Amino acid sequence: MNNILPPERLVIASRESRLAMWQAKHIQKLLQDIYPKCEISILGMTTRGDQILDKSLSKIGGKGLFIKELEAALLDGRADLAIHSLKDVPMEMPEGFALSTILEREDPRDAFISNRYASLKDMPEGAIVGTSSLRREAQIRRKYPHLKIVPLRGNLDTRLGKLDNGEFDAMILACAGLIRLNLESRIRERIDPVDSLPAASQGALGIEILASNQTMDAYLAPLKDLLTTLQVSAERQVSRRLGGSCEIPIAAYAKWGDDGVKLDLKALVASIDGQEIVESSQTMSVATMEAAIQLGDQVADDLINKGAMELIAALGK
Ligand SMILES: NCc1[nH]cc(CCC(=O)O)c1CC(=O)O
Repeated sequence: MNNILPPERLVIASRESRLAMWQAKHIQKLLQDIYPKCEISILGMTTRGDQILDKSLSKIGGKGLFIKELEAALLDGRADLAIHSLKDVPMEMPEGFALSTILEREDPRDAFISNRYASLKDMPEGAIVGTSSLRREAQIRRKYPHLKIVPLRGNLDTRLGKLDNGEFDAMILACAGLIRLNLESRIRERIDPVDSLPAASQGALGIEILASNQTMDAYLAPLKDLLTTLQVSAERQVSRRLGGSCEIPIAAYAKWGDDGVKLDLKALVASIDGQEIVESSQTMSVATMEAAIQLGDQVADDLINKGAMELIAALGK
């Protein structure tokens, strides 16, 4: 690092769920390896999104809910960096904050979890699938209209508890969270993105800092993963252009070709019953952030040309 002394003390702000804490400790370890003399601590915080468990996320105001308290800690200096599941971070950062660092991505796919069935296609008429994601709901209903979708909230342990006590026959969760918490053995099937296209930036972690804190950005530089950053930037651009939030069933997933040069971006917007769907897919050589954004824009333009905005308007959200 040019001309900057290594940090002496760093405070990481994190939500207090088991997954959030795992993520914070993961980043604490990575930073500790780079700055062995630094004193690194974690400030655990409860957010409004963690407190309100009886309503679906899309009804209580979406993504910002999980990050505002952490941003307050950055602002008043109680913390230097905040760790987020990138999927929960709004496309537009609030004034004064920056998404400094995107780390290497875990498995981006959705996971099928069940004690009774091996996959969605084995489930009989009326079987109950838990998910609180409109994106997952729309894609399941499109292919498996005979299944019953029931909303599901709470942290991972709460959710799995509801499966084990028989309230649900199956549920769809992100592979990434399960793998990180050593619950990989619960995954019955990693759902092919063709059947359930993932959410923009699912499986990636992001580090937020004050936009003015360039020293912190430099400290975090060794954690930045370029291939993931380009991938999720293309995905998030689609969401940004379509005004994406968890109130609309929208998916965007970019996959590198074997050459690591061409990026294939697929995205869709659907009605909640899965009956109407607008899809787009494009491949482009991507080596810079500008190219990643351009790919996202091209896919967004195509979706818009095919009627995505009308579909979103018809959701009445
Ligand atoms: N919507 C909640 C959420 N936010 C991040 C994850 C974990 C996966 C990730 O890091 O993308 C989850 C759980 C899930 O979708 O099952």
